[in-house]
Amino acid sequence: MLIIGIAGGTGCGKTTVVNQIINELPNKEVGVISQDSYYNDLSYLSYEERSQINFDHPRAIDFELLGNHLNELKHGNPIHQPVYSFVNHNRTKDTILTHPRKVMIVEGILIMTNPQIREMFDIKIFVHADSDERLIRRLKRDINERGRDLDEVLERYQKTLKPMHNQFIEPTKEYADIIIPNNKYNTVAVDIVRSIINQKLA
Ligand SMILES: Nc1ncnc2c1ncn2[C@@H]1O[C@H](COP(=O)(O)OP(=O)(O)O)[C@@H](O)[C@H]1O
Ligand SMILES: O=c1ccn([C@@H]2O[C@H](COP(=O)(O)O)[C@@H](O)[C@H]2O)c(=O)[nH]1
Repeated sequence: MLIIGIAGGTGCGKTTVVNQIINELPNKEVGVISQDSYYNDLSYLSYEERSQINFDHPRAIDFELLGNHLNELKHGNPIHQPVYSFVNHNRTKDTILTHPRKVMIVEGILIMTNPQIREMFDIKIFVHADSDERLIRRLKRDINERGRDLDEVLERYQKTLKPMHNQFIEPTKEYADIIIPNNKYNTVAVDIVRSIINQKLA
């Protein structure tokens, strides 16, 4: 199994790049794991308490479960990937049965901050977009898709997103084998990653 880690700040375009990569690849051969599925289970907190959580700090992620799941997949076993609700700031009761594939892509803002998880990646990719571009995309996405309003996104950006990005996420760029510039759609970089995957599948 080839495991590809794709990191980068919120709004840099990780999900979009992953979708572009897997588009046109046989879906029985390539699987995706999202770090967002592994936010800690916060069911013991009220909605108000959950909304105060710093979701951009590595301790917000259940890396133990993510590591166990990646190991299971490596050993050929299926896993039950949790499903996360951004609207409720919590895991749902649902899971997705995820089967091992020849290539597994793991994407998320913090996946390269954890040494054990980082070591599991055969290829490490960092998607870069400038912070103003990321903020604009985040604003649009969170208002349209994640039930947030302008003030909420901007307050979170100033209080946690920006400092956490600088402290934890941006430094992981140094671990990357490939950095994808993504201020604009980057079809060349996507084609290169897809051809690496195709070599593995051949
Ligand atoms: N290169 C790009 N140019 C313009 N908009 C983009 C680009 N990549 C992604 N987007 C848009 O930005 C938003 C955030 O992208 P997404 O892939 O969800 O980022 P991430 O997963 O890194 O948080 C989405 O609405 C997406 O359509
Ligand atoms: O309950 C939550 C959990 C996370 N977030 C924010 O999501 C982003 C990470 O997702 P991307 O798709 O990579 O942008 C992170 O910056 C958290 O602040 C949230 O808003 N609510």
